[in-house]
Amino acid sequence: MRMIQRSEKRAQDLRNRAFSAETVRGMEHPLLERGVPLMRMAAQTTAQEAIRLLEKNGIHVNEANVVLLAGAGNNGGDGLYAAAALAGRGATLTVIAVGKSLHSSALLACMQAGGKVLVLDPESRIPGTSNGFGLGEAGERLEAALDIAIESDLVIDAMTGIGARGPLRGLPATLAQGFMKRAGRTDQENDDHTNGTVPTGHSGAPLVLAVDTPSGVGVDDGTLPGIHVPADVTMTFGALKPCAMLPPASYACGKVILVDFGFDIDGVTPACESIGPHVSSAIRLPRAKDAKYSRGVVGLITGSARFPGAAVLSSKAAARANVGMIRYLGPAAVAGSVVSALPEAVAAKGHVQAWVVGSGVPDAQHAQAADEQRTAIRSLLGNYDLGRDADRAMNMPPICVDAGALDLLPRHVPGHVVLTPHAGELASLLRRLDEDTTRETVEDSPIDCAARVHDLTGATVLLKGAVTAVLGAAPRQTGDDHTTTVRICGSGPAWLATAGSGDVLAGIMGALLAQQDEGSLQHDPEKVALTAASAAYIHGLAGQIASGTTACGWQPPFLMDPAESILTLDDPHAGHPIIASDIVEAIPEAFERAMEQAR
Ligand SMILES: NC(=O)C1=CN([C@@H]2O[C@H](COP(=O)(O)OP(=O)(O)OC[C@H]3O[C@@H](n4cnc5c(N)ncnc54)[C@H](OP(=O)(O)O)[C@@H]3O)[C@@H](O)[C@H]2O)[C@H](O)CC1
Ligand SMILES: [K+]
Repeated sequence: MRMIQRSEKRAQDLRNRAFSAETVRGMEHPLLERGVPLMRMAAQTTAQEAIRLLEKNGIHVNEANVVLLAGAGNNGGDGLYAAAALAGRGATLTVIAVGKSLHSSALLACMQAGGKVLVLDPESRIPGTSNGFGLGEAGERLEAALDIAIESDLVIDAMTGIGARGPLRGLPATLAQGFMKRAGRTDQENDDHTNGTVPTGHSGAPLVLAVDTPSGVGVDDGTLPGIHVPADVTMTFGALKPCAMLPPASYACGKVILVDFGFDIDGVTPACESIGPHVSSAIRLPRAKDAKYSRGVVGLITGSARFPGAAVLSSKAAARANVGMIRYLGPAAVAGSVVSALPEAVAAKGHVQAWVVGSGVPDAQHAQAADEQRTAIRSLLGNYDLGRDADRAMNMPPICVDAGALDLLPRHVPGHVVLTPHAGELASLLRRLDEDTTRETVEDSPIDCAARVHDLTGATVLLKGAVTAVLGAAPRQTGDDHTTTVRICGSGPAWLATAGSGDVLAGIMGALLAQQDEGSLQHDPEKVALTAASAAYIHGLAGQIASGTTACGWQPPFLMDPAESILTLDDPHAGHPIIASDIVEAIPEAFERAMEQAR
């Protein structure tokens, strides 16, 4: 099999961009026309990974019980050829056919290698298998299939790939439901172990290897529209699909291995992209003639008598994040805490290049009638109201609107207003915009909900989560649907979920916004989105450094060539607990690493 010639840039693009199923088909097409054996390449690499995964769990392939869940499409074909290769290496193989047919030559390969086939659909027509059984027997077959699957060492999920339409239905859905129940696997389990830290061999249940995509996920939108089969490892082919990048589907993919088929991805618009490779472009290196003002000044209206710590954390984080100065504006007692924790802070009004408002400030529900901080923020945010004075709004410095300030946002604002809600806050925002939304809706469809807030308000929306999504202005994709390229950042480890962590992010955000050339963000909302996502990335990286782990919400996939032999994939260190102040301490090193990654 041929080796792929791959530049650094290509590797980076492949690992950090995901393409819609339709775009992937478009990229497959010329290779298939040239007779490149894509299915064999997919199968061979899948078999290799299956062997590695089994061995990592102490099972040699020739003593392994392998079950293939095979659909009627080409995804099933990939799985059948891979399973045939495993049977050829001595594995005991059962193919469970969930559709009315199976890829015929791949099935033949499986049978010749000694695989048994268990057909579930009474209406199926599959050569070499018994057809024409009744509904009663179909029920028995389903039970038998579940027994075999649950007792196996490895389940290869090849029911559906990029040909999946809507929630899993019919026999694939019933089988997935039964399997998940018997395996005692919950969505929560995969949520708990995002793709940097997937456990294998959990609680005696079989390992699950997904072919191209886990069956049941929303391939293009990253949702989980119904029952699905979470995987320990997903082998994906040619290019990443959005489900391998966007939450919550990305959590169901486990560790992702991308097989480079040699697609021509140059100039092809991705559906979503990870910010990782672009972070250094948001960092302004100090210049010889710089003074503190030219490096950027951040103004903060954060913290409150109730949460003075938020003022300290956001100020310290901003001060550590490569700016010349920070100005803290808030109640005298809180300003006193800030200056004693950070003598570098200036507690006086003056010119700023970016604002941070709202962290640690009570929202409307929790505030006293005349809250000093809310009054100041309301008056500042009024300047960003496009409905009041568009020129003025366009000329205001960029601003990060966090936590308690979110409910003070004017209805229409420019893109250099960056919102940093978590799921609950985004749901409240949507309700304020007259959309009937709950926190659960946001967790189920984070990208859609964040896009909705962006569309309704014009603000750049950074929705915080294990995988943070940024929805802002971006080059519109071709086609009629006008979807926006979604930027994601998954650099944060789970340890980052700790009190004050959001205040630190807001501080970094203010600093990154402030260090861009003055006036450059107001007319370049795409740059705002890149800058906002970069702040989340640096925050996550600081969390990794502080907690001593590289396990995080989203890792770029491992790249594998079709001609390559088995990879060694090391699991990351688990790391250790941290407090928000530890994240602040690690910010400078995070900047250094982000710049090194760009070299
Ligand atoms: N093109 C190539 O040569 C390569 C493709 N590769 C692999 O192929 C799949 C895509 O294959 P495709 O046949 O287009 O589609 P799938 O196999 O993914 O899915 C079609 C089958 O799935 C059933 N289906 C669809 N939606 C559902 C659903 N919601 N619930 C249950 N079943 C569903 C569908 O059944 P119908 O009744 O709708 O006909 C089909 O049976 C790709 O993902 C790769 O794995 C390789 O990359 C090699 C090159
Ligand atoms: K699959």
